[in-house]
Amino acid sequence: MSTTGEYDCVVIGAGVQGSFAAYQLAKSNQRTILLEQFVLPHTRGSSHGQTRIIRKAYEQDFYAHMMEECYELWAQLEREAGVKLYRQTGLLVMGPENSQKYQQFKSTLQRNKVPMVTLTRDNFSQHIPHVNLAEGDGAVVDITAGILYADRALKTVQGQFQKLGGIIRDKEKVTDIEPGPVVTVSTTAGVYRAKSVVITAGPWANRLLAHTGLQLPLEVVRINVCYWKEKVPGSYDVKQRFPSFILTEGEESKDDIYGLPSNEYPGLMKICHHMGSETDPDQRDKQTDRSDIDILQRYVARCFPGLLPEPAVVESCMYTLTPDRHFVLDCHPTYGNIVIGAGFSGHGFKFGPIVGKILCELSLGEVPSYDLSPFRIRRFQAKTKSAL
Ligand SMILES: Cc1cc2nc3c(=O)[nH]c(=O)nc-3n(C[C@H](O)[C@H](O)[C@H](O)COP(=O)(O)OP(=O)(O)OC[C@H]3O[C@@H](n4cnc5c(N)ncnc54)[C@H](O)[C@@H]3O)c2cc1C
Ligand SMILES: O=C(O)[C@@H]1CCCC=N1
Repeated sequence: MSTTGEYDCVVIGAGVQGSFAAYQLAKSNQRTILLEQFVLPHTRGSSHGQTRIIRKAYEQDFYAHMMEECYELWAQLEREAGVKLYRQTGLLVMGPENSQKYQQFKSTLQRNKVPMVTLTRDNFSQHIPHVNLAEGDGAVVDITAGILYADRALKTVQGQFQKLGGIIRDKEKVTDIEPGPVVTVSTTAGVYRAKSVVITAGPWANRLLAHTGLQLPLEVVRINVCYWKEKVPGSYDVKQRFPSFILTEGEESKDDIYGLPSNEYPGLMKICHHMGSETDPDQRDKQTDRSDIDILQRYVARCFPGLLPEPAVVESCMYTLTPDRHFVLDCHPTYGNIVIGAGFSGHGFKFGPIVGKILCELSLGEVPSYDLSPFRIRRFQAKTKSAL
């Protein structure tokens, strides 16, 4: 059966960003439909899994600044829906004391007056047992950081959107977008017309953007999500107040390694490498490169003596990377009523509520609440190709 409809806005992609954009649009009294290619919930994009880190510890002030409001929006959603989405764990940031990156994390926390504790080599193991701090590394804790219950958050925001009258159509893949003052969106099940369209298609962003004559410099990589077994159950448990962590640079890799305390799978701690191997999003499971796992095994053996250095569980997820690792939050350069949220580069979940708000503002033609210059498409210049 074919469906047609007229809406104020069509949002394409029901990951964390599209779901929050749709929710914000419905809150602004916009007749909104959210289209998703797979049956919800699914594990084939970037927003699945039980947990994500939330933090203000960043190298850049603009992220720390956005997170101020974002924490409030998460708490607002928790109150509205009566569910718990955030748990404070603190975030331990470790890295070479003299490196620019580690110092930037530290100074962003200080400048933004984020409650923090600096650990010395002498008191480190008293506060953080069962972790070896590498020679020359510094350690600082962002006290306000924690974990978000990701799957639950997605279900909650989609539920709140529906309560506001929003419509979700899953198992409905968008096959064409015809730009114009009224945009026509065709799917495997019907045709929709709307004053504006928000594209939040995660790893499939460029597939959708091709219909609008635009290609962004995005790279999709598969991440092996590794869980490591505690030798003594409870050693790294969230209930023992073990923190989440980021290592900004280590002996094993120039890219971050990060971890979350044992929580979703009892006795298993999640530790991942913040980089993976390129993949086609429709062929994710054909990408079998394990070099990230090799890096992690060496790291776990060196720094987490209480974990078995062989992952007990490996799941899959994808990052959509921009060259500078900053998001794309902008209107289409030719069609102002097509709004794009893309390239969340493996750190976008925590920003969901604020990304949703910004995409809603762009879609309504309002002045965005934040300076979007780090996120504008024009920063790519020569790298942005016309697909026409
Ligand atoms: C292993 C891992 C760990 C991470 N850790 C953190 C963390 O600790 N903290 C943090 O803040 N962030 C983290 N991230 C990043 C964060 O999860 C992502 O930035 C975020 O989920 C991206 O959401 P999205 O909505 O852009 O993409 P997605 O979740 O992929 O959503 C896009 C949706 O669009 C749909 N779609 C695509 N094409 C079509 C079409 N043609 N028609 C209809 N629907 C379509 C897809 O099916 C998909 O559901 C992590 C990511 C991974 C993979
Ligand atoms: O966004 C996050 O907090 C995590 C941890 C650091 C690397 C990427 N994702």
